[in-house]
Amino acid sequence: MRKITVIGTGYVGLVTGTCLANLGHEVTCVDIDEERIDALNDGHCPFHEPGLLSLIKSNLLEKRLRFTTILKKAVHHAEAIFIAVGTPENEDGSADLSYVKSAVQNLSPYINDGTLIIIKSTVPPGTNQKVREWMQSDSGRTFHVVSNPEFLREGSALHDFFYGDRIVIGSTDNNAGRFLEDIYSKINTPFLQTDPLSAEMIKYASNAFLATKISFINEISSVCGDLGADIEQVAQGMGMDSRIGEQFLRAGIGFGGSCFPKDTKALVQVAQETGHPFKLLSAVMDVNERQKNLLIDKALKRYGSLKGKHVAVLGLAFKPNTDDIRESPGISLIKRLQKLGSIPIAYDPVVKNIPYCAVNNSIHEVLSGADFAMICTEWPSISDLPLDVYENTMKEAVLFDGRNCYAREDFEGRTIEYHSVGRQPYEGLITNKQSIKFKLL
Ligand SMILES: NC(=O)c1ccc[n+]([C@@H]2O[C@H](COP(=O)([O-])OP(=O)(O)OC[C@H]3O[C@@H](n4cnc5c(N)ncnc54)[C@H](O)[C@@H]3O)[C@@H](O)[C@H]2O)c1
Ligand SMILES: O=c1ccn([C@@H]2O[C@H](COP(=O)(O)OP(=O)(O)O[C@H]3O[C@H](CO)[C@@H](O)[C@H](O)[C@H]3O)[C@@H](O)[C@H]2O)c(=O)[nH]1
Repeated sequence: MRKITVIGTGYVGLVTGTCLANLGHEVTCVDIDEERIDALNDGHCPFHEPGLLSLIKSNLLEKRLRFTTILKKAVHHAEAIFIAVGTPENEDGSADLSYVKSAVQNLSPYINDGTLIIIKSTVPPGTNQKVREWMQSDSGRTFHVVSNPEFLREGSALHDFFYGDRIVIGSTDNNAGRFLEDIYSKINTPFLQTDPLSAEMIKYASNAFLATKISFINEISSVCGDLGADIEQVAQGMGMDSRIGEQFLRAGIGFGGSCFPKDTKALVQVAQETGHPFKLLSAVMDVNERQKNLLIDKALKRYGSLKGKHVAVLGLAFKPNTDDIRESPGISLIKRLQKLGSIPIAYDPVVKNIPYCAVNNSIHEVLSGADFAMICTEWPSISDLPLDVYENTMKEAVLFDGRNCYAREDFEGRTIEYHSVGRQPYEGLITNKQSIKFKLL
């Protein structure tokens, strides 16, 4: 059992702190946001993450987990301090390290001799060295700085913590690395011990590669759509090759969230600074921007103008199982619809309030007044919605599906008009003609 402090109670800090407490450590989580700490102490989780709230509550009860805003108290006995504050993007796309800098400078007067400082936040290569300099200037005590990037995904964060693919430990000091291994020793995940620069780079390279895989399949989907091939079949066939793998081959309206958009931009900046323009990654970002406009471009082609159209926007979170709307493709779609003079109304099973447009709890009500619907997030309550609901609720059932929730065969005999990603549109049965037949647009 170790005495651990976690600085920052965002996704990464709260999940890390709670899971470490669950492994038996004594954990104190610190945040500068008083409201957040009060809410956590009252047993509320600040965001939607399956399983997290009950784990917080059980560890609070066992007194293995504490929340505070008082840094001195939290750091005083700590053997290891995890830094999990945000690293948002600067205007030029580079990572803003001001939260990391301020966090480590604030804690350095209070640390014990020999404390392990662990950088969990996603930071550019070279930050480990900077952290040592920022702390050195203020503190006469000895300490070790280890880079330990986080790979959890929102929506499956607990599973990813306990059953991750690897734990990367970047350290110049073998004992410090071993101390961190000991903290994680109850987790059966392989360790990769490396130097800090490589550890920092592994995080950016991993996110950039996954983002590249998504933009690649989205590019293939555009060609498929024009040719008449089916992207779902193509992705399945590609994924069966174990060298390619089936994950991250879901074509759609692009990647969002607080990581891929920010981290790809930051890596482009890092590469630029080393004198190596990362053309491939710049293209990945361009493709993603284009992809976010895909559904509206299809609707414009279909209707000519979207002015005055009532649009049901289904899904606001950047992906299912989270209430995070940071860089959500659904939000950028709403903003563009409004610029075009449309009237969007949204449904999401967990996001209930956004400043951009009305949100309704009932998917049926959202559909009933709409000229057409657009799927942005594949929550089960959206992706499993029977097609009858569209046919029976809407004046004219027209669906633009940005996450390919339905299979082609689902449409046999239906009157719904269906546009998806990388597949031919389906116009539905032509019911007003004497001979009933299918027609592909
Ligand atoms: N969100 C994810 O799924 C995820 C996954 C892996 C890595 N990361 C990386 O982890 C880092 C944190 O991400 P997040 O989504 O948890 O961030 P977040 O923005 O949700 O939360 C950061 C928290 O840190 C607090 N904070 C800021 N400065 C502080 C200080 N000086 N002392 C104490 N608390 C302070 C803020 O109040 C906030 O609550 C980022 O670098 C991110 O790129 C995020
Ligand atoms: O085949 C796919 C897979 C994902 N996405 C989109 O990509 C985005 C990101 O999805 P995901 O990776 O599941 O979510 P995040 O929680 O952002 O997790 C990523 O970003 C984290 C922060 O760095 C990392 O820790 C994780 O390993 C990395 O997967 C979402 O908008 C998804 O809709 C697709 O469009 N197609």
